[in-house]
Parts: sequence; C-alpha cells; structure tokens
Amino acid sequence: MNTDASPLQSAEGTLFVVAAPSGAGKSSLVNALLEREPAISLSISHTTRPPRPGEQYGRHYYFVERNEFEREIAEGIFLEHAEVHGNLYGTSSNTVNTLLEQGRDVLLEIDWQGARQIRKSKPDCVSVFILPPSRAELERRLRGRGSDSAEVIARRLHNSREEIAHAHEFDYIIVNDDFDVALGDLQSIVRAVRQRSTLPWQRHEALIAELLA
Ligand SMILES: Nc1ncnc2c1ncn2[C@@H]1O[C@H](COP(=O)(O)OP(=O)(O)OP(=O)(O)O)[C@@H](O)[C@H]1O
Ligand SMILES: Nc1nc2c(ncn2[C@@H]2O[C@H](COP(=O)(O)O)[C@@H](O)[C@H]2O)c(=O)[nH]1
Repeated sequence: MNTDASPLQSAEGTLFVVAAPSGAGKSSLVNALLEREPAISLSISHTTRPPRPGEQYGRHYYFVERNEFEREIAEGIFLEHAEVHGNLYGTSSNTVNTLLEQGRDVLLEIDWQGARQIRKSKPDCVSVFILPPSRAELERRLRGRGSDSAEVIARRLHNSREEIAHAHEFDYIIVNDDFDVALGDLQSIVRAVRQRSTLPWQRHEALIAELLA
C-alpha cells in the first residue's frame, strides 16, 4: 500500500484485494460488505471450475473450458491469473481498469498468487487477508457449506496451509471468528482507505475553498 498518496494526486478508484484459505468466509464477508458499501464493484473472475449448484454464469464467475481460458491467457486479457485447487482462475484487465479509471472502487476476491501479481502491477492496491479462528473451524465451515465433495474439501484443507503461509504479504489481516465483528473490521478498513482517497476531498471541495478564502 502506498501511504504517500496525496489526496490531490488522482481520481482513480481504489483496488481492494481480499484473499483467504477456502472456507474462511471470504465470499460471505465480501457479499455482506457490498450490501453495506454498494458503490464498490466486485470483479467477476473467469474460471475453469465447474459451477456449484445455484452459481450463475456472469454473476458468480465466467465459467469457461480450460482451452478457452488458455487462449485468453495467450491473448493477454488477464490482469492476473493462477491455478488454484486444480482449476484456473483469472481477473480480466479491461473491466477492472475501466472502473478504476472512472474513479470506482473495485474489489477482487482472489488467492495469494493473484494478490502477489496485483501488488506488482498495482502497488497502490489495498490487500486484506481473512484468517479462520482455527483449523477445526475451517474444516467445519468447508463441510458445513455442503458445496464440495469430500475429495475437494480434503484438497482445499491441505492447500490452506500454503495460502495461510502468505498472510504476512497482506496490508491487513482479519480473523473471521464472530462474523459481525469481522465484517465491521473489513468495513472499517475500506472506509479508512476511502477517507484518505480523492473522493472525500472532492466532496468537500467547495467548503475547503470557502474556508481558505
Ligand atoms: N464467522 C463465521 N462463522 C460461522 N460460519 C461462517 C462464518 N463466516 C462464514 N461462515 C460460513 O462458512 C462457510 C464458508 O464461507 P464462504 O463460502 O464465504 O468461504 P470462502 O472463504 O469464500 O470460500 P471459497 O474460497 O472456497 O469460496 C459458509 O457456509 C459460510 O456461511
Ligand atoms: N488468482 C485468482 N484466484 C481466484 C480468482 N477467483 C477466485 N479465486 C480464488 O480461488 C479460490 C477458490 O475459489 P472457489 O470459488 O472455487 O471456492 C479462492 O481462494 C478464490 O479467492 C481469480 O480471478 N484469480
């Protein structure tokens, strides 16, 4: 995170990156945050993972075949992409860059590999890592969600160690034990970051000019 950013520097939106081991509650927190902060745009990723029951094309993901995804990588459409739990996932550059240029804040829900790529190309991004309160609770949540096979759950639990090992690369860490507390923490981070961005200064431009006159 670039803490030197002056409020007068640019009108670009802020890019928020949220990562977590599978099952920690990242999507639940992000969805609840977006209800409270509807001005933030959630980036919809491309993936080769098959849809879970109830998931819709274009709402949860752009579900594509692996050969199509590989063609998209070759075409250079992705801001970042990674193989996660045996499937390919990627964020398309176009939508994210257009929204940021329009001054909109954008949130990416991606894994640590993608977050690392984003930090390189967008060093002003703000990254948040969500931790579960314990391994036992992480497993309970993955099983309780009821969306994945036993094999997929075992793989995700195994991979959670590697994801958690990268938590220190993030600007903020939130423990998702009590959901409302974690949601409050996430919203506080977002609000604090937005407060120091261009928009609050623009909102109060007339008053500042009057006070300085
Ligand atoms: N604080 C919490 N306490 C108890 N259960 C929770 C909490 N947060 C989320 N959950 C539940 O845990 C399960 C996993 O949550 P969610 O799907 O949001 O995880 P995720 O991190 O987005 O996983 P993935 O990366 O696999 O998509 C869901 O059933 C959700 O309702
Ligand atoms: N690097 C990226 N990771 C992504 C992207 N979209 C989602 N993800 C991450 O994949 C896992 C699994 O997600 P699931 O929906 O199958 O449970 C999780 O960590 C997501 O954050 C992406 O565009 N790029």
